[in-house]
Amino acid sequence: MTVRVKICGLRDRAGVDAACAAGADWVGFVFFERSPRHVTADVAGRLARAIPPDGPQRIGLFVHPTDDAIRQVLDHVPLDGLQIYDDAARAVAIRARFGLPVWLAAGVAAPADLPHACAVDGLVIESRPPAGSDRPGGNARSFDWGLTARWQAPAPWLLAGGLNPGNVRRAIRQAGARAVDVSSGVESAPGVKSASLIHQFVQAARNPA
Ligand SMILES: O=C(O)c1ccccc1N[C@@H]1O[C@H](COP(=O)(O)O)[C@@H](O)[C@H]1O
Repeated sequence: MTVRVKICGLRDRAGVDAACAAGADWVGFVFFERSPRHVTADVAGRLARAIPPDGPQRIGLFVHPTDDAIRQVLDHVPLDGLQIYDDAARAVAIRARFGLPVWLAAGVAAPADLPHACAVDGLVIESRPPAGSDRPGGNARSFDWGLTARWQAPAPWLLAGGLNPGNVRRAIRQAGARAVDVSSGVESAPGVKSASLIHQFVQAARNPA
């Protein structure tokens, strides 16, 4: 089984090139101003257009977005999918409105938090933000990976939250994940991606020991 990999929070050409060279399946652009990984539509548009057709798919990450906010980004950025932090009904409405695949993010801490129905295209299963955090993800925080091992997932899903090159193999094994998503764990400082860590992460995820 080949594990699929998303590298999220790219902000410059070096990060995009590193994700492409490492063979990532998806790259993510964060359109949430409070994030250290926030990019403007202008910058993301240039980066997204630099990705070759056989390169990773381009995912836009939005937190409680208005339709106008998504439209303004899509006017500048060629995206292949949307990662949404909002409730399920809003994610379904966004999917209908924009005609793009939508992944809904779900923060989990206990078995009851795992979704058992899904009306969008995928789920990003990640940790709950720590108390006081001003963002719902990208907090370098993991959850008990055993939670998903017994879960009957209602849709394709990615494991996220606190992953890094040193723990991703164990996380995949314990969680039973077939796709992983990372941001903080491949950075040398918040918002600064490391080409070396991106390479190590993809290698580790693709070669479970
Ligand atoms: O990366 C961010 O800053 C961010 C902001 C708001 C919502 C989600 C965000 N990132 C996503 O969170 C998970 C886990 O990230 P990490 O690896 O723990 O840093 C991942 O899906 C990121 O795309």
